[in-house]
Amino acid sequence: MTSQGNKSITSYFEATGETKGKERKATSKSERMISASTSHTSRPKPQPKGKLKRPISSPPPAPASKRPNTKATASSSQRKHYAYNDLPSNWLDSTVGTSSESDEANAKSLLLTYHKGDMFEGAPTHSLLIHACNTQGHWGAGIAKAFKAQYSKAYIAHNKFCAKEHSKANPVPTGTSQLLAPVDEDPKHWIGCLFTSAKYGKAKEKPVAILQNTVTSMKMLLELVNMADEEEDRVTEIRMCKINSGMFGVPWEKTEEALQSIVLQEGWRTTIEVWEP
Ligand SMILES: Nc1ncnc2c1ncn2[C@@H]1O[C@H](COP(=O)(O)OP(=O)(O)OC[C@H]2O[C@H](OP(=O)(O)O)[C@H](O)[C@@H]2O)[C@@H](O)[C@H]1O
Repeated sequence: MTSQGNKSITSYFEATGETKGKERKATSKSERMISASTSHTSRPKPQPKGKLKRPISSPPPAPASKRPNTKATASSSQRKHYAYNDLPSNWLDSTVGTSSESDEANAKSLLLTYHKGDMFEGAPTHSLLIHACNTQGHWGAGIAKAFKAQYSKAYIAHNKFCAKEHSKANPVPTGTSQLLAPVDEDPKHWIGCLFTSAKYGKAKEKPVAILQNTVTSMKMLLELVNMADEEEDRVTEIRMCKINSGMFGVPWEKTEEALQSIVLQEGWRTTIEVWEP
């Protein structure tokens, strides 16, 4: 698969109309293809001068009162998970940095490396596995269903966050993310939930909204991973499926462009492995 990251990055916001996402059967372990892992990388071509997005300075550290309790605890019910409410409410605004020629020249974007195979198979301990979520706490189909089957305690924590600590009147905001710490016995993996659409199925959001939410939720997830770096079982490598490209019906190339428009901040991880069956 070749990257189309060379186009001007604004193109991904031109909605291409609703594309019909095929209903996908959940991948069960036996169904999953396991094939040799091949990888190539995609990085957007350097943009002409003056066209780069305004670089963003590293966000101010969360105020002391907001710093999460980073002590890893054994039991899942006490284990600290991370989400938008661990960050100052104006977090995104505070990430607008000063623009200067040198900064722009140094602006770094995510390196996406591609691999064939099942993203769960062989994922090292404390890897972060990322998927796109609705904000209802519903992992009912697609890769979400596989996550629910494999990480039942993480699903309980996710559902509690979305459906009990939030409500229809006070939903989890789209464009945010949740970082679930490893709470299931084996394998010990972190789970990254990108809230790219409030609803799912026919009520899912339009591609342009899903893509905007993808940018801000990934930025937030990278910051939450940075915050969790003090944990004893800190994130090792980061894996992701081709988010939004199935049930959410957004062509992967659009999501790829959106992800590569993110200007990385100091302390953020820079590489994400994209796994495709
Ligand atoms: N083992 C595996 N390893 C690697 N890649 C794998 C894989 N298994 C499948 N894929 C691929 O991973 C991509 C995403 O495909 P998906 O349709 O699942 O997710 P999406 O991001 O489009 O949509 C999210 C909504 O769908 C869900 O379902 P519900 O809403 O619960 O009904 C959620 O809850 C959300 O709401 C597709 O390319 C699949 O080929």
